[in-house]
Amino acid sequence: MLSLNSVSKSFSDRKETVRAVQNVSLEIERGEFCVMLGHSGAGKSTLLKLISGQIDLDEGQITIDGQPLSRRNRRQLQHRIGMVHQHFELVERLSCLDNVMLGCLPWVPWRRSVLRNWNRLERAAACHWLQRVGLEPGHASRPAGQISGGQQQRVAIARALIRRPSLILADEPVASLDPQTGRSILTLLRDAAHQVNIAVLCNLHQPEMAQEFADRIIELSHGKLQFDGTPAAWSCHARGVGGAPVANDTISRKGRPHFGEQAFPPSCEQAKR
Ligand SMILES: Nc1ncnc2c1ncn2[C@@H]1O[C@H](COP(=O)(O)OP(=O)(O)OP(=O)(O)O)[C@@H](O)[C@H]1O
Repeated sequence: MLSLNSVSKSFSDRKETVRAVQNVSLEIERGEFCVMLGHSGAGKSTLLKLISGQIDLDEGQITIDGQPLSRRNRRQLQHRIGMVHQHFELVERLSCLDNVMLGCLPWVPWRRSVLRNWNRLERAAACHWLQRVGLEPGHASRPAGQISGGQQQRVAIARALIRRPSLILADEPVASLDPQTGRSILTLLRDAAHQVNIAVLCNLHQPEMAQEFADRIIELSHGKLQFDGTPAAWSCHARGVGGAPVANDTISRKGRPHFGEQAFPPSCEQAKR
């Protein structure tokens, strides 16, 4: 689903060149909850920005759903990606439902989106995803700025899910939350991977949470891929047991429950047709 082939990115100013991402290759499949660890400055956010097309790579290739990411198709491929941020990035004065609908902007005519004139199917889809991320129906009409941080992150995840993305990129989604709320958010993201069959790539600073929730851990160090494997193998790697880092030691997804796509209401894109 997502494929990175020898991806590199440097930042230069007059004084120095920072090699933020160096020769990174990996593949992530739908249904996989993949956590990226690494020290501060390891290149995690840069890698997410490269995948989401926010910045251009220097070398290598990124492929999403079999299509190489380029300047020409960047906008189209971005529509297949849902973003989840550390600080939620909601419009606080708008209702939770309107915030979820912002995930559909590429498919809603400009005039209707300015007036927030959503049709019945769009409202139904937004309410469905709000409910799916664990929010009560009463939250739909509440301004996003008036709910808790954990609830805001749930709205942000609903906004990502309503796009029916192939991939969710989450940049430190629990960094602003207490550990218990953080765990509930990681549970949601893992469920999105497993139950809605989305590839999720999530930056974290908490190795213990990565071990608890991830199907697979990727570790970057100084821009390079340092480790790629199961949480159990990462634990040995982190303790210096078991020798060399494991590469491509992904676990089988066979036997994991997958709910059929038809179990969910149509996306806004489908609703428009
Ligand atoms: N726009 C930029 N211009 C110059 N240097 C940058 C830019 N963005 C990132 N860098 C540098 O690239 C390196 C990787 O940064 P990045 O933000 O990807 O790290 P990170 O692993 O996400 O760190 P953190 O966990 O602290 O967010 C750092 O040395 C950073 O200073």
